[in-house]
Amino acid sequence: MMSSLPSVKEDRIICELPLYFTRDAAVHTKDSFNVTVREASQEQKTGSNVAKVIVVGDVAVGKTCLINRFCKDTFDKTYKATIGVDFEMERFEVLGVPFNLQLWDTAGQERFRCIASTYYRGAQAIIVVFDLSNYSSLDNAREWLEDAMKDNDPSSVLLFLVGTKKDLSHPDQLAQMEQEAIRLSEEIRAEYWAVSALSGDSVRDFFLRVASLTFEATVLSDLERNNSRQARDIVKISNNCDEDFKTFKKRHSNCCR
Ligand SMILES: Nc1nc2c(ncn2[C@@H]2O[C@H](COP(=O)(O)OP(=O)(O)OP(=O)(O)O)[C@@H](O)[C@H]2O)c(=O)[nH]1
Repeated sequence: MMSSLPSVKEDRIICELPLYFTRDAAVHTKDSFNVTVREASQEQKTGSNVAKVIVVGDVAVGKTCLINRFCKDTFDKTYKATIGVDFEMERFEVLGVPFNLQLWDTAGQERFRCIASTYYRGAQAIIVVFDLSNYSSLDNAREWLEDAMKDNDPSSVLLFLVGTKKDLSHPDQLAQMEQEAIRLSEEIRAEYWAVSALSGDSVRDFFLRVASLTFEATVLSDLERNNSRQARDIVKISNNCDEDFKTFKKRHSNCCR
């Protein structure tokens, strides 16, 4: 598989997650596949392939901590309310193509909601965050989504429902919350993830999944529309990845969920 990858300037590898793999696959492919998403090299950081991702949810559910865990690998126990919006840019190289994720961290506090909502427009992905140890934050998730969707095209925006603070929940409570969350995610057609910014559990896999899917929905479909050779190469490589994954999954059928 490696030989068919486009030549890419070596850089610090941050992910071994092949494109288009499911969430379960991402969990199980870490040691088995070659790199498809890398941190972009310095000269590629000016690339114009950008996806806007907005992060919404109740006050103090952990939106800022989630983003900071991924972008800075830090965690702050002290709560500092986001005022309006914050912004982080994360740069990738996906199968040789530079790609940037703009992560918009919006305020959960009611008094800032109006300011934050002015930044919702033009999102390629919406991440609705709730706290796995707080039922009302899941109850409110639908309202956050409806709000965030108002200025966006429902047919093209990618949706993610993310439960944070997995480390805090008692196993029984967690199981019950997850059942509810999965039901909601199916209803709103969002992909569901459970993470912990404190321990880092699943945070990186989640954002790399967001990067893969938004890359596919934005850059790759543009390349395909222009019938570019690069798009054909990328599709070919992902198909190979898919085959390799099927073989891998067969071999590891006992450990895959
Ligand atoms: N135990 C635990 N605490 C967390 C986790 N994520 C966030 N927290 C804590 O939850 C509190 C709120 O986190 P923030 O990330 O600031 O919440 P927010 O959603 O950005 O809040 P607003 O800016 O007000 O909307 C902080 O005290 C964090 O330390 C987690 O995964 N586990």
